[in-house]
Amino acid sequence: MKPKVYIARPISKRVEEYIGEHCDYKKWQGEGSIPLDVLMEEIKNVEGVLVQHAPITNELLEQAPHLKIVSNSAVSYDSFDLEAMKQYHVLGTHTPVVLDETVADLAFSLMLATARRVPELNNFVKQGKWDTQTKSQQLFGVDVHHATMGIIGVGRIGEKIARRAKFGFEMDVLYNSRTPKLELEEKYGIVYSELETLLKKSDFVVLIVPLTPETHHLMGEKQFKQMKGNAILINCARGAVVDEEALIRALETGEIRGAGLDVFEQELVSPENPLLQMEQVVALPHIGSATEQTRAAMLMQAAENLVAVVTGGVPQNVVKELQGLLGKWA
Ligand SMILES: NC(=O)C1=CN([C@@H]2O[C@H](COP(=O)(O)OP(=O)(O)OC[C@H]3O[C@@H](n4cnc5c(N)ncnc54)[C@H](OP(=O)(O)O)[C@@H]3O)[C@@H](O)[C@H]2O)C=CC1
Ligand SMILES: O=CC(=O)O
Repeated sequence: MKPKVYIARPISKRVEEYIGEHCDYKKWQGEGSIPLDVLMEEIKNVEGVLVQHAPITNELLEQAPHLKIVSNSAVSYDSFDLEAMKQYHVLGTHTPVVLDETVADLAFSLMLATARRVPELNNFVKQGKWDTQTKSQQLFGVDVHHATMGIIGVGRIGEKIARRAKFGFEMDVLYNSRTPKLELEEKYGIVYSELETLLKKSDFVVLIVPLTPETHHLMGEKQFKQMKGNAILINCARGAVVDEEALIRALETGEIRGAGLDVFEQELVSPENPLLQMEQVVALPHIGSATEQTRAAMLMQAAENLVAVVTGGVPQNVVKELQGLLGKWA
C-alpha cells in the first residue's frame, strides 16, 4: 500500500504525477490558502503534508499522529513551531538554493524601481502628466551603480545579491551577520560591518535575514535614525524584521528617502496601510521567488523531500534545527 500524503497547495501536473507514483494523495482544491481547520482535518491520517508557509503548530501536530514530515515549498520556515515538531518527531524540510538567484533579482528590481522611481513615473506618463511644463528635475532619482550597499544577512541569497552589487553595479558592499564570512569577503571584496556603521554608511540597506526572535524588529526607530537621509531600505526578508510603525514615521519625517518592500508585518497587507499611500514606497505582494521556473523547481524539490520521507528514504533539505530527528526515519 502506498503511504498517504496531503498536498495543501496547488501544484503542477508534473509534480502531482511524481507524487502519485509513490503516494496515495489528496489535495486542496479550494481557492487561495487552505483554511487551518481544513488542513487540521485533512492531515489526521496522513504521513506527510506539502505546504507553503502554513503555520505548523502544536495544536495541529496533536491531531496528526501518523505525520512524519511537513515539506514546505519555501526556504523560510518561521511558520514552523520547531519545538513542537521535535516533540512530535515530525521532520520539516524546505527548498533552499533553487530560489537564490530569483530572489536576488527581485531585490535589485526593488532597488532600481525605488531609486529611479519607476512605478511613480510610469503612472506619471500613463496619466498624461508628462507635458511641456514638466521640469527635468521633477523626474530625478538617485544612482544605484557605484553607491554603497549594506546587506543584513549574507547567506545563500545575500551572497547572490552581493555578487550582483559588486560585479554588475560596481557598488561598495558592507555586510552584517552574526559570524564573519571570510570566504565571501575574499571572493567578492565585501566588508564586515557592525550594524550601526553599516546603517550610517549605506545608500541602500538590504534585509535578507530569516525572521527569528533575534531579528524581529531588527530595524526600529533607533536604526532608522542611524541611516543616511538619502538612504533606501529594501526588505525582501520578512515584514516583522522591520518595525513598520517606525518605518512609516521615518518615511513621513524624511529620515530616509524611500523603501522597496516585498514583505509586510501583516500579510495580506491592508489597503489602509499608510505605506501604500506613499510615492517613495514601492510595494510588492511577496513575490521574491515567484517566477514560473523557480516556483516549479521549488515544488519539485518539496515533492522529493516529501516522497523521500514517507517511502523510508532520506530527504535532502531538512531544516537545520530538526536534523537530529533524521535517524528516526532513515
Ligand atoms: N521575499 C521573498 O519572497 C523571500 C524571502 N526570503 C527570506 O530570506 C531569508 C534568507 O534566506 P537564505 O539566504 O536562504 O537564508 P540563509 O540561512 O542562507 O542566510 C541567512 C543569513 O542571515 C544571517 N543571520 C541570521 N541571523 C542574523 C542576525 N540576527 N543578524 C544578522 N544576520 C543574521 C545568517 O548568518 P549568521 O548565522 O552568521 O548570522 C545567514 O548568513 C529567508 O529566511 C526568508 O525569510 C527568502 C526567499 C524568498
Ligand atoms: O518567502 C519565501 C520563502 O521561500 O521563504
